[in-house]
Order: sequence, then structure tokens, then C-alpha cells
Amino acid sequence: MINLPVIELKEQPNMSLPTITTQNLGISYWSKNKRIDALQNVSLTINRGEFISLIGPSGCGKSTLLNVIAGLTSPGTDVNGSFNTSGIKEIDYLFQKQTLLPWRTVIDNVTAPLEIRGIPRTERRKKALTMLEKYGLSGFENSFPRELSGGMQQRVLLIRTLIYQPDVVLLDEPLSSLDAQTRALLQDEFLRLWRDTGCTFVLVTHDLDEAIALSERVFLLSARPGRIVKEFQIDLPTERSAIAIRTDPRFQQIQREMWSELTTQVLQQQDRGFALFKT
Ligand SMILES: Nc1ncnc2c1ncn2[C@@H]1O[C@H](COP(=O)(O)OP(=O)(O)OP(=O)(O)O)[C@@H](O)[C@H]1O
Repeated sequence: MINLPVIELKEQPNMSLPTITTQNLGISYWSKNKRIDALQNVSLTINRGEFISLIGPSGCGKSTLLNVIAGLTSPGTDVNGSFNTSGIKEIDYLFQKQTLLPWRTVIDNVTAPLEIRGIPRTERRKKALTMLEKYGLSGFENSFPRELSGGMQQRVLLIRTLIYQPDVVLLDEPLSSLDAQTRALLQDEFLRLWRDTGCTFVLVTHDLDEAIALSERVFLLSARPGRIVKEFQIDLPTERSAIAIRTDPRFQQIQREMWSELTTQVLQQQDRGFALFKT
């Protein structure tokens, strides 16, 4: 088992204060003079310090929603409805194909966010070394990314994301390229880091088990244009292991309900596809 970092506890989050709210949010893209409605009437509230996940059929707008939260809407995007990120100072984003800077050593990768913010070298190295040690990466600080396994690289990315203790961490399929065992270990690390830091975590995943194991609430989006069709309360103990919880009967019950709802959405999407094909 990997030792996990003891990170300074942030002021305990006040759960009644919303961090992110959207009201009837609609997002459309224009591509080659064609309008693509990605999201429609999305209303949700994410409270400070929560761990929530977004699931739904492929192309339903999950990444689009994360991008909006991160303030990353590209030109030519229509935004309707309202959107608010009250009181957030720092948002960090860890996405699927994110990689480390290959020409920088592990420690220089990890300290990059502190460097950008003007934290003195000695201070940033001290902080990074503490985190690397507690993450089982001691001795690799001067290695280059190509010398690490996929799981180790992902752990370095996670440390880099959290080193500045952002208020909100957005995760877009961050573990999808890893083998099942490494993935399970990192899921446990996500849980512990979430509990230790008090950051708000918003995860996009295709893996329903991952969503249940990690989250307090899971939002299921419909096929495109994505709308929230169901909110699942994950009433499992907060102090849990992402691996062991999978054998809990309540976990399995939620899993069955989620699969059933997701299958309905996917079948509807296919019906619409066939209808389009016929016309
Ligand atoms: N910049 C863009 N320009 C045009 N269309 C886009 C753009 N970004 C996304 N889309 C379209 O918007 C829809 C939603 O895409 P998005 O990536 O948000 O879905 P997703 O649910 O994250 O998909 P997946 O689960 O497959 O990763 C898709 O039809 C996609 O093709």
C-alpha cells in the first residue's frame, strides 16, 4: 500500500455554500455552419467540498460541462442560461490526454504550478519532496517522465494538480489509460486526497463503478443534447476504500440502478440514430 501525503487541512468547507451552480444551461457549437447542441437545460448545484461525478452516453456533453466550469469555452460557442462559480479562486483541470513535460524532471514538473505563482525555489522543492515521498515516489524526483510507469506518471500529474490546493479539481477520465490494478490504487488516493484537502472534486468518467466508489452524488446525463436525467445519492460511508466498497450490497444495488438508467439512455440514442438513418 502506498503511503499517502498528509496535506495541511484547509478550513473545513461549509457544505451549505454552493461552489458551482448552473441554471438552464445550454451549450451549442457551430461547426461548418452546422449547429451542434451539446447541452440543454442543465441545472445543478455543486456544494463546496463535494465529490461529484458526471456519467452518460458518449458525446452527451460531459467534457463540455467541465470546460464551461473551467471557463474554457471556445469562440463560436453559444452559451444560454446562467452559470456561477461563487467564491472560487483556483480551479485545476486534469484531463484524459494530459501529459507531463517530457524535458522536465519529476520534481520540476510537480513544482511548475508553484513556479508560475512565484513561490521561492526552496519552498516549492520542500513541498514537492514531501508530497513525492508520501506518494511512494521518493528517489524518482530527478527522473524524467519517460523513465516512469504509466501509473507513476499519473500520480505525478495528480500531485502537480493538487500541490497548489485548488478550490475545485476537475477530472476528465484521468485514469482511463491505466490497468485495472493501478487504477484501483489511484482511486483510493483520490478519495483520501479529497478527504484531506476539502477540495471540491468533479469527475467525468465512463466507469460506473469508479463513479459510485468515489462520489457523494452522481449525475446521469441523457444522450446529446445532454440534460440531467437522474441524480444518484451515493449513501455509502465517507470513510471508505474504493476497492473494498465494491462488495458492499448497497454499492451493488446502486450499480444495478445506474446501469439500468444508462442502458435506457443509450437505447434511446440508438433509436434516434436509426430514425435519422431511415429518413
Ligand atoms: N469544440 C467543439 N466544436 C464542435 N463540436 C464540439 C466541440 N466540442 C465538442 N463538440 C461536440 O459536442 C458534443 C459533446 O461533446 P463532449 O466532448 O462534451 O461529450 P462527452 O460526453 O464528453 O463525450 P465522450 O464521453 O465521448 O468523451 C459532441 O457531439 C461533440 O462532437
